[in-house]
Amino acid sequence: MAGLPEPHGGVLKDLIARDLPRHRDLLHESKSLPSIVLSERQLCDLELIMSGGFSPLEGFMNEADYNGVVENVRLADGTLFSMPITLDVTQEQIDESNIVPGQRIALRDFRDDRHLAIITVDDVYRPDKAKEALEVLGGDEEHPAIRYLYDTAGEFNVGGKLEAISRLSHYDYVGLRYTPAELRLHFEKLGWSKIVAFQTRNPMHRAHRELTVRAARTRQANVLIHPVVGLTKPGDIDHFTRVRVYQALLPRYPNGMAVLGLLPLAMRMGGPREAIWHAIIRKNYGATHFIVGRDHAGPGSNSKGVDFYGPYDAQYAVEKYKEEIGIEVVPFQMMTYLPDTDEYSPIDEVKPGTKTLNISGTELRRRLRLGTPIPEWFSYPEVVRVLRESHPPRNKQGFTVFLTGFTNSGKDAIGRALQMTLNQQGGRSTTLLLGETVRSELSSELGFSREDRHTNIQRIAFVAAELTRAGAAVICAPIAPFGISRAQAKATVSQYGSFYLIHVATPLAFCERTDKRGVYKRARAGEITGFTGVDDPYENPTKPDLVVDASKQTVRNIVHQIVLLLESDGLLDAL
Ligand SMILES: Nc1ncnc2c1ncn2[C@@H]1O[C@H](COP(=O)(O)OS(=O)(=O)O)[C@@H](OP(=O)(O)O)[C@H]1O
Repeated sequence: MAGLPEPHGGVLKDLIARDLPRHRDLLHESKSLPSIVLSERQLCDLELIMSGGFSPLEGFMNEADYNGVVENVRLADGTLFSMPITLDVTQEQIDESNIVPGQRIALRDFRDDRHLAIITVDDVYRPDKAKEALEVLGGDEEHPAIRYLYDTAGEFNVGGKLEAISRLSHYDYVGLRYTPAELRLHFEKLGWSKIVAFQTRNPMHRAHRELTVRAARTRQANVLIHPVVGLTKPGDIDHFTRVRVYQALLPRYPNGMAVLGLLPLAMRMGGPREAIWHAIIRKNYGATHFIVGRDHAGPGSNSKGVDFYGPYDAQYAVEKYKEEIGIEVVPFQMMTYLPDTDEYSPIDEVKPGTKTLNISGTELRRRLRLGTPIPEWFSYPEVVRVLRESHPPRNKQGFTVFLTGFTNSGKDAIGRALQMTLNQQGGRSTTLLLGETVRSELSSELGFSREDRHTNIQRIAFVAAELTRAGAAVICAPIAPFGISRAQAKATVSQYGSFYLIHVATPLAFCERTDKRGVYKRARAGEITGFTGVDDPYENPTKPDLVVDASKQTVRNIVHQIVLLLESDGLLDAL
């Protein structure tokens, strides 16, 4: 393939293509082998080993390669490689699957149980995690990949070469998931010989478009937008939204200048080591140039506000190994907007005194949350539209109002009236989960022991969370007598939207006196046992968002108080 760089180590290790002729035999054999079920991160690594993205690797690293990479940034044969690619296992897995040298083991996908590859075990070794943490990731115990190493990864690594049985199954953006061989072919077809690859785990805006075009212009090259869709930093915008953003941005490049391909990489956020790794991967995909920005693949700062890496550590690292990386690294400073000339410029090229504008990630999230304008100098309207769809403003977000209190405290009447009020306002569908309804529809087999009540509340929380996520207004009105159950419900729902705990603190005597259904009377008579307030406890909430009392306030008045609470958080702003 004239023009495109040689893969790292000289040969593209496309194991899928190599082993395709033996597919049936390998699949057949795998069925009689012990197996290891791979985690999400291991699957990402497997996919890139099998496709050749990690060439020259043909498997998970054995001890010699692992030690070489950790200590010297090199495989045992001397080839530059910066990230340990290891298959970690526990002692139980070793015992269960008889993981010993020479043994062949099937590697399975946890999502669908398919056999994807067979590993022939080279060795099983105990990695020096402290050394790996220090040498590869910088040693800060708060680093997410170091936490993974200590908290999630098994105590042992299994080294060995792979034979590929099947590609991983994907159901999203399948057409954009090029393997290195496919992308190389695509470049060849397009007649491209110089390609600047751009790595990203964030949405792209005008600054990124300017940066990539600038890099391409200075090198007379085309652009590969190569975002990571495997595992990125927790809290990142989900890849579904991001890919829609990239797709929206693509037509903003001069005709035919850029291609979008997705990379199923599990990032380690390893800064300098990761930058070298990223460049090697992009070389395998056929890129000739690779952009390394400020704080490339860095996880930001730790809880004390100390940065895990210096802003240009990654650029220094790729510079140090540039001969061996064999792909030209294009270092980039932050881009900033110059309003007077309506253009973007690397910050180090801005003349002193020139006016500049920036919108930080935090500020962008704030504007999305509030639905306030995002200027066109910052992003394109079509990109903003995609982001707004995934980050609706407060008045389109779902929420849960959780009423807790004694039977006949008025919580059901308040819930019903609140539902009417919200329905009148419109804009969201509203769900009312009364204690009684849930007991008959979801929890009919449960009784009223502490455990059963807890389970009941967690079921309510699960439903409320799912509905909140979908943008609904959810009103729950169980007794929910225990603090721990309410706290867990709050945690479950809060992942997706606001949760309001309203204590309907109507005194028990009032609830009992006005009880027309006669349940308290039956409880007092011993016909119902373990009845809340009679012979079962109710723990008053310690930090409710609102306390109301139906013996002193009307339902209308209480609903109004709740509406004001929701309004103060912007949830009821006119649509
Ligand atoms: N032993 C006992 N203790 C408490 N409540 C009892 C009991 N047996 C039946 N009931 C009736 O069941 C209704 C629903 O209770 P909850 O599911 O809200 O209770 S809990 O939150 O799970 O503790 C609840 O009605 P509402 O409060 O009107 O919803 C009770 O009247």
